[in-house]
Amino acid sequence: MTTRKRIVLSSDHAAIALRQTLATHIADLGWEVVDIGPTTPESTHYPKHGAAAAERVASGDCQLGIVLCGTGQGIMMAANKVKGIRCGVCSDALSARMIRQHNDANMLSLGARVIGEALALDIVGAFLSAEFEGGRHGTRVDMITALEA
Ligand SMILES: O=C(CO)[C@H](O)[C@H](O)COP(=O)(O)O
Repeated sequence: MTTRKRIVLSSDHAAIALRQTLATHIADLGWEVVDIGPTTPESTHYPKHGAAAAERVASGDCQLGIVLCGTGQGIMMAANKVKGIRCGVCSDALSARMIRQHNDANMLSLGARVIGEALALDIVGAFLSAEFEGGRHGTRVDMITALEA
């Protein structure tokens, strides 16, 4: 039996439509998507959504996470406050690939007011298909982890 990899998605009010589009796309790629909302357009506060998604990754419930807000910046900052999370904002596919290959990022953040849907899909594809390379990059990621102690 193969177990599908799980990924958590969350956002604030600025990125609901893009998040839902990504959720469908990622499910089509074979991932089990855990979309923890929100689903209604009322103004909300990105720190709680970033933290909630990050907790799913830090606990091991999900292997990866994607969070979105207007710029991707605030929700990334919140996610990175959770121990064990390495989350980067990306507006290009190269960065999305490299944060997996070199930084072992376990979360990606996107800005729905910064990038369009087609670019977001490219970025997510690059993030999900890349693998951590280890070696010298593992030494450096271990140094990041040591900063949490
Ligand atoms: O990008 C963001 C945080 O980094 C938020 O989405 C943005 O600040 C929300 O702004 P508003 O309440 O004016 O919709």
